[in-house]
Amino acid sequence: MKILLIGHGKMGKAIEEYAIQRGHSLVATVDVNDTLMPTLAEQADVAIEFTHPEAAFENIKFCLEHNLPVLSGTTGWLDKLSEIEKICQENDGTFLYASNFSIGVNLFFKLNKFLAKLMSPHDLYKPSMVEVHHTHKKDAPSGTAITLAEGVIEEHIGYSSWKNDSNVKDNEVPITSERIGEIPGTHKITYKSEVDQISIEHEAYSRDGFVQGAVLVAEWLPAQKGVVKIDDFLKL
Ligand SMILES: NC(=O)c1ccc[n+]([C@@H]2O[C@H](COP(=O)([O-])OP(=O)(O)OC[C@H]3O[C@@H](n4cnc5c(N)ncnc54)[C@H](O)[C@@H]3O)[C@@H](O)[C@H]2O)c1
Ligand SMILES: O=C(O)C1=N[C@H](C(=O)O)CCC1
Repeated sequence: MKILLIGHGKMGKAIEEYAIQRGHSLVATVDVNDTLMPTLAEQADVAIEFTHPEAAFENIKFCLEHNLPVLSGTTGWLDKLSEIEKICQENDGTFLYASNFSIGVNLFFKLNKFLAKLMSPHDLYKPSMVEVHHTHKKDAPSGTAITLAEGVIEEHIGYSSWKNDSNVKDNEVPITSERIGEIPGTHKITYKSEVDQISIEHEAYSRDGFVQGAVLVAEWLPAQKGVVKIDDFLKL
């Protein structure tokens, strides 16, 4: 498979290495000082985009307007997601966004929803979330934390929004973001009462899970149509 790799930072470089290991080739790597040229899109089967919150929208739009299936793992640009989904439909394209490409985290998303549903009738237990990442991370809260909070809001009658603060209103899920050293990504959700607490936690040991997931999804994506989800790929 021929990949157009957009973003050649920590994720881009690791994806390049893993994609080559799996027998794929790169049409080009495009970073901040490069230009996305239509000829690059013409030569590729799929684009993988891991860049910056300010850059994702234009990069994805370019791919969709040039008939190239694209997956993006860039976080921090969700306010423009619905616009991209519209552009995807208008161009009869293929697009997938996932806040986290690790299989473990996507299973954890399901566990989170199950727990939220279970806790919904028990308002003595108040949920809160802590996410910990490396100090280079540009966005807070993490995209994964937002997906987890959305999962709680979907399943728990007591919650309708989230806030990146520990000081919240009754109907808000509090998210605390910590930035420490080189931590790849840890997410913990706790339901606390006066007498006890229940926690679930996912800890990534490295970026390998994100990288492997992104390449496997990229292999599957060209045969799909429209706005697709990682759940479709994982059959979750
Ligand atoms: N979904 C996931 O599984 C997952 C996993 C890890 C990281 N991420 C997200 O992916 C993004 C990138 O993470 P990273 O750790 O590789 O960051 P990074 O800062 O190491 O790399 C980002 C790269 O994008 C480049 N870039 C910036 N603007 C660009 C543009 N307009 N066009 C092309 N390239 C551009 C930067 O120069 C840099 O090389 C972040 O948003 C992060 O939160 C998602
Ligand atoms: O390293 C990052 O940056 C990560 N970003 C994603 C997020 O915001 O959830 C996934 C975990 C790693």
